[in-house]
Amino acid sequence: MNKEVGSDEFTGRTALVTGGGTGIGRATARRWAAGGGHVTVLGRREEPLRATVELIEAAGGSADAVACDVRDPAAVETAVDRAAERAGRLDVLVNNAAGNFVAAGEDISPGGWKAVIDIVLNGTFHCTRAAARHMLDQGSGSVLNVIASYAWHGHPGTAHSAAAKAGVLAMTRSLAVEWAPRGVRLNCLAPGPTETEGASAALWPTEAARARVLASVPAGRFTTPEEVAESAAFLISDRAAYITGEVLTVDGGQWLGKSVYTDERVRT
Ligand SMILES: CCCCCCCCCCC/C=C/C(=O)SCCNC(=O)CCNC(=O)[C@H](O)C(C)(C)COP(=O)(O)OP(=O)(O)OC[C@H]1O[C@@H](n2cnc3c(N)ncnc32)[C@H](O)[C@@H]1OP(=O)(O)O
Ligand SMILES: NC(=O)C1=CN([C@@H]2O[C@H](COP(=O)(O)OP(=O)(O)OC[C@H]3O[C@@H](n4cnc5c(N)ncnc54)[C@H](OP(=O)(O)O)[C@@H]3O)[C@@H](O)[C@H]2O)C=CC1
Repeated sequence: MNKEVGSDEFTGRTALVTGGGTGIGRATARRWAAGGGHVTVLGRREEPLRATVELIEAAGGSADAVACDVRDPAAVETAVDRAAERAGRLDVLVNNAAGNFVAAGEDISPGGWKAVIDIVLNGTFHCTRAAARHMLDQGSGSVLNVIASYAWHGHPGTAHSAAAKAGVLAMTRSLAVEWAPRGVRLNCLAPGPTETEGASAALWPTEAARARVLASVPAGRFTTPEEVAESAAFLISDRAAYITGEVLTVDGGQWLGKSVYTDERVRT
C-alpha cells in the first residue's frame, strides 16, 4: 500500500466516520485508511462520499460508503449494522456530521433549532447507540465525538449548535463511565476554526467575517482538516487506551485567549 501518513496501527480494524464525504470527516477517514484500517463513510449526499472512497482507494486504502441521514434512527441502525457486518466488526465510530448556521437567537426558527439539534445531538446519539451494540458485544470500541469549545463557553450567533454540542459533551462523559467496564471508550475532540467548505460557507462567508475569526486565534492561523485528523487518530488509537470521557481541544489557543491583553499590549 502506498501510505500517505501513519503506519499500520489500524490494520485489521474498521471505522465508521459520519460526515466522511467532506472536510474534517474526509481527512479523518483518509488518516484511518492510511493507518491500514477499513473505513465506511456516511453522509446524506452520495457524490462526496464516493469522492472520499476514490481518494482512499487511489492511495491503496480500503473504504466504502453508505448514504444516510443521521436524523433517521432506523436508517442509521441499518447503515451501522451493514458496516459492521461487512467488516465482521466495528472498532471505531467518529461522530463528525453536523449542521450549523449563524443567526441571532430571536431569529432562529423552531425548524432551524430542530434541524441543528436533530443532526448534532440526536444524530450523534442514534449513531452511538447503533455502534455501541456491536462494540459492547465485542468488549471493545472507541467513539470520538467532534464538538466545539463553545459547548462549555457558549457562543452568540450559534446558540443552537452550542446547545447541541454541550449535550454531546454531557452524553460523552455519561456513557464513558457507563461503558468503561465493558471496554468501550468515548472522547470528544474540539477543533478550532478549520478551513473547510462547510464551515467557511456557514460561519465565515465574507472576507470581513473570516478576518474576525482569524483575529480571535492566538496562534494566528486557521487549522487544517489534516491537522485535526492527526488528533482524532490519536484519540481513537490504542495509544489513548486509558483516556475516556475527555475533551482534546485543538484550537491554537482560541478559547483561552479571551483576555484583554491578547496582543502586543502585554509587552508595553
Ligand atoms: C460567527 C461564527 C464564528 C465562528 C467562530 C468559531 C469557529 C469555531 C467553532 C465552529 C464550530 C462548529 C462548526 C460547524 O458545525 S461547521 C459545519 C458546517 N456544515 C454545515 O452546516 C453543513 C450541513 N448544513 C446543513 O445541512 C444545513 O445548513 C442545515 C443545518 C440547515 C440542515 O439542513 P436541512 O436540509 O435539514 O435544513 P433546511 O434547509 O430544510 O432548513 C431547516 C430549518 O433551518 C432553517 N435554516 C436553514 N438555514 C438557515 C440560515 N442560514 N439561517 C436561518 N435559518 C436557517 C430553515 O429555514 C428551516 O427552518 P424552518 O422549517 O423553520 O423554515
Ligand atoms: N470547521 C470548523 O471550523 C469546525 C468544525 N467543527 C466540527 O467538525 C465537524 C466537521 O465539520 P466540517 O468538516 O467543518 O464541516 P462540513 O460541512 O464539511 O461537514 C459536515 C458533514 O456532515 C454531513 N452531514 C450534515 N448533515 C447530515 C445529516 N443529517 N446526516 C448525515 N450527514 C450529515 C455533511 O454531508 P451531507 O451534507 O452530504 O450529509 C458533511 O459531510 C462538525 O461536527 C463541526 O461541528 C468544530 C469546530 C470547528
